[in-house]
Amino acid sequence: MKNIIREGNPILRARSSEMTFPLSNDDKQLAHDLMEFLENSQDEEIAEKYHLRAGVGLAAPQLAISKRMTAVLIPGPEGEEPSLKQVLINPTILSQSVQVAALSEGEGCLSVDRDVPGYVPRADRITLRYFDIEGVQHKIRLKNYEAIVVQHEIDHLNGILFFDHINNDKPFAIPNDAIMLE
Ligand SMILES: O=CN(O)CCNC(=O)c1cccc(Cl)c1Cl
Ligand code: NI
Repeated sequence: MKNIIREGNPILRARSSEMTFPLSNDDKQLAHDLMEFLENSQDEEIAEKYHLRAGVGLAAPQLAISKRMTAVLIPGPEGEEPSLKQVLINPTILSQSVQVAALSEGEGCLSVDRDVPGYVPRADRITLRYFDIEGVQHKIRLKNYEAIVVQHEIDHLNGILFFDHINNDKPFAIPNDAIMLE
């Protein structure tokens, strides 16, 4: 299984580099590796066999590759298609809601080997621009859990980790009109 770097490695705190098209074969392999890791981590048997923590997103810097590429794989309802399965290259948040949302369970990160309790306030809705591995530009709107996961991943491309957003004095303080997602 791919080696995921942990906090303390400066790559996780760097701004990663824009990618150029056409992608090299290595970069296409990287896109595949990111998505494959997520699929494996969500497969009970494989995750068990390789002791993988499940992930719904993975960013290239977590594999020590400082490039602006991330994969997201958000399962849909049992036995249905994923609600979001995409490799995002040079993703940019074009606009975002004032409305704040946070996961009631907080967030976790494969590059952070510890629980960091607290709410991670993020935009509830985003308009995202990204390029796919063929270099085709897409603009999509995401909300709630999908928007939260994509923001967690884009943070990785900018050297930000989820706990940077947690209020250290009052980790469970959150705007009273924030949407709390189960
Ligand atoms: O950057 C990706 N990871 O670190 C993979 C492991 N974490 C998750 O899957 C995860 C867990 C909870 C909330 C969010 Cl938003 C995410 Cl993303
Ligand atoms: Ni992470």
